[in-house]
Amino acid sequence: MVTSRFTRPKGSDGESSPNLYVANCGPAVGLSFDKIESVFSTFGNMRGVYPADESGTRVIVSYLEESSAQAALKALSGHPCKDLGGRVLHIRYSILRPASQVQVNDSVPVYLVASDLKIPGIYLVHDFITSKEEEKLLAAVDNRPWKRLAKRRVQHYGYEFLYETRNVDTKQYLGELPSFVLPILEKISSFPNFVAAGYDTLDQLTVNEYPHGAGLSPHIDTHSAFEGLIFSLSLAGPCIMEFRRYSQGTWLPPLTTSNDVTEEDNDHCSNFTRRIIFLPPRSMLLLSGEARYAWHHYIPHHKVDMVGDNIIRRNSRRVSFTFRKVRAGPCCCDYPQYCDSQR
Ligand SMILES: O=C(O)CCC(=O)C(=O)O
Ligand SMILES: [Fe+2]
Repeated sequence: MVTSRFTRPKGSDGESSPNLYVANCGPAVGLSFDKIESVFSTFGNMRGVYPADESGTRVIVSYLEESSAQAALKALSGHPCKDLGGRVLHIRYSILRPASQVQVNDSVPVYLVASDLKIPGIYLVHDFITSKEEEKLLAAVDNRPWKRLAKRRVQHYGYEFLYETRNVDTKQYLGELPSFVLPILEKISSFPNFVAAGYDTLDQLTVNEYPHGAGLSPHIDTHSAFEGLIFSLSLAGPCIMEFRRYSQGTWLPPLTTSNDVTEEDNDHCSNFTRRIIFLPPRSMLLLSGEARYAWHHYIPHHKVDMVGDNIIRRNSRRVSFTFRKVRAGPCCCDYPQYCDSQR
């Protein structure tokens, strides 16, 4: 992912510079870098336009001359810009960070195929369902009540999932999974790597609805809560999912976050291996074995994702159906450092 060497100035004015930090502008609000460059280049010769961060709504406009930046700031900041869709741009001078402060984290490729991740136990099936089936599933959950969390909405079936303890309330059986997911369960039972041995039916479903750009904190689904296979169906919009293997065992954000990610909370522990996959709508992800027990999964809080050279804009929402089986006894997995049953 992109980490710019230019930052937002801390003070109210910022010192004059040939580089501008422009907010409310970028591919996530429908303005391509070419379009932005065509407008800003009327004020002088440009070095280029770059993403300021991963939001897709903030860019750095870099000129050869300071005077060009001054002219552009004066003309374009704070009022609607008719050549840029009437948007009101918020522009300040930008400063160049010393190279030593630039995070070198933009070299992780985003894979389309699970086997490229080289994480044992991850499988991704594209087009697991048809667009018609997707529409039906979305209509079905939109007819049911949502529970609002800080940054997304959820529905639970089978058993309630408690975000405070990251576990299920096994005493509160909510009944069988709803009939609208039966065709999905049917297909899952013929999943290429569905190992039936000792594994009955999936009995817990969490439906997550992420609004545009929302993500999910890095986490491992609690070992003691769920068995070893986790199926997650993506609907309505794409996202990327990052997998992290922390060298010091588990790392968890504070328990009150409902797994709602904040930009600050995800880099406290920098000692981890990262792999990233693109999840298109209608794809089914299976986490099993090492992938399920030892790797954190994480959906970054982005409005756009860079997939190779392509800028993929997140949709107005993404809805996922996560199917799991509630565990009856303690977990005896081979990864005790990540296992709440074995700590
Ligand atoms: O939205 C997703 O695909 C993943 C959801 C998830 O990880 C969870 O509910 O534990
Ligand atoms: Fe999860």
